[in-house]
Amino acid sequence: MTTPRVEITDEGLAEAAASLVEKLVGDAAASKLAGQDPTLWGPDAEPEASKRLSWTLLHNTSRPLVAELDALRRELHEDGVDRVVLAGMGGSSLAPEVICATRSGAEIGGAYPLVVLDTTDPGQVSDALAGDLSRTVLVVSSKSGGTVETDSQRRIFAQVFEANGIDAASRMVAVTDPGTSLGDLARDQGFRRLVEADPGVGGRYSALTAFGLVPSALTGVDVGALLDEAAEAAPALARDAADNPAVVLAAAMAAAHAAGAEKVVLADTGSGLVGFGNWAEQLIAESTGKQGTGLLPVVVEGPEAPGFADAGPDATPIAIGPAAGGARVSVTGSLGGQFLLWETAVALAGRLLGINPFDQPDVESAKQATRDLLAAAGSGDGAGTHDDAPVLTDGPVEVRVAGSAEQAGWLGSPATLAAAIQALVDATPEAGYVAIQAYLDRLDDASFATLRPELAKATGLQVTFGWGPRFLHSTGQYHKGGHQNGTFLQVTGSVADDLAIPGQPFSFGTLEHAQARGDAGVLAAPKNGRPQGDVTARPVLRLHLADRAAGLVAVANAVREVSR
Ligand SMILES: O=P(O)(O)OC[C@H]1O[C@H](O)[C@H](O)[C@@H](O)[C@@H]1O
Repeated sequence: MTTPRVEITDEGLAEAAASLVEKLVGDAAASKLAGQDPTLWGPDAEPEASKRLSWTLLHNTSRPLVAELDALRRELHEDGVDRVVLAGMGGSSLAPEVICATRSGAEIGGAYPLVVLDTTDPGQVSDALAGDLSRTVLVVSSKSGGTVETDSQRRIFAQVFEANGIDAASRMVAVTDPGTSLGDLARDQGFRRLVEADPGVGGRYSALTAFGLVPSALTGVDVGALLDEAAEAAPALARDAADNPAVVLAAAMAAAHAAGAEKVVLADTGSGLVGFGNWAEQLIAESTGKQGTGLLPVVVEGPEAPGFADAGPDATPIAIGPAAGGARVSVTGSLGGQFLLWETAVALAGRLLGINPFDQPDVESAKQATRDLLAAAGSGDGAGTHDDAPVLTDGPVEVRVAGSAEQAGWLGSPATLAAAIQALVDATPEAGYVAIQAYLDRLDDASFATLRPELAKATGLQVTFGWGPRFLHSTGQYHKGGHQNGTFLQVTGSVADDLAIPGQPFSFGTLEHAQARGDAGVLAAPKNGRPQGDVTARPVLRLHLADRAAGLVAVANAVREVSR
């Protein structure tokens, strides 16, 4: 095992961080955090913080789950059930995906023994349903129990299990907080198991709770070893010392932020962990991106990717793994150790930034906008189909904007797709960022992710990439609550075979589209800390691909024409 280590390789940053290290050590912040002191973030944050700090001791308190989950895995195996599908969003799926991918030795983007369903894309849902259901268990994970994506996935799996002559309840394992509607349902319907999670831990800090451990253990991961890794790291992370790696990481991020580098660019440099940046992304963005401040995580393809080695003064390249390729900070350690390290560092950075790292005040707005659109669609088929008229259609791509004509004034009158993307790039402030948001199938349409490095290379701007609706539960908070210097390139695609959601008046395709439209509307609206009447902020360009494959080619070609 390797205990976590954080090294600031940039001299100037190390110097700037030193005084913040001293401050955290002087305040005994690390030991107070390990002792679950809710006063660390000021009186306004205290009520929330006092319900959200149990994660500091999960390496002890989650121990009883190890034997329990091993027994459940054996029981399922005896029944011939060994394919694990996980329905869950954000904090309820990001950690188990990293755990299962890492422990199976998968390449980034490679195959690992957990099907993660964190989408409403009908094609991706159909593919998960097309696996061998006779061997499948569905883990339904939701802390709140009320997340629409997760509920919809559960509904369709139940229907398809039954249609195949399989008792659905016997193939469902629920993970949720005590007292939720999902817990009631699991009890009423007699699910194979209901595992109640520790309610004293927020979603994005829940890697080592039942949310991280249940799906992982069911695929055969040794979750006891994961807890051992966190336990090994814990003492160093609780010490009020200048070499506490969490203190150093928090100080580095906050010092960089104070100097104008509010973005942290994360590249894996050979950590041995798979996809860790996607988990850290939610932790950093949702915890810090609020009140017009925060740290924007930019997860890149590797140390050679645009935005990392060539990062400007607005961004800090952080290596997950040994220092390489222009990294200013390097973070190494075991998986369990790094979970606890980053959680501790982000909580401490929250103190230095003066925000409450445990709330997500702007996430609800996109959910509400989606509900409004679905309700307006009445009996259900309208939200996806009755969209505004496109501003222009270029080959397979329909181009739209969000917001009023006045709010969309930045667009001008582009004649081509490339001109529209150029207008978005031109509307991006100096040292701002572009967020690409693709409401597509992240497996079948995986190549859309290449748009991130292409656009970053073409513009020199920091560019993030998120799959919708997954990113709404991760970076979505930052986009609305963090530094207001982003512009947004939303991509939606035609749906070949839509899927009804049993018991709901809307389909997966309609829901996916309503989520995209709803969030675009919220982004374009002059709200959330910005002065009313500020009509120019948050440009949102919406691209709808009448044909996904041809659309990708068209968008990629257009991006190559863009410059800055
Ligand atoms: O686990 P759930 O209650 O279903 O929540 C899933 C996700 O929902 C919201 O978007 C929160 O902002 C996330 O932090 C959370 O992880």
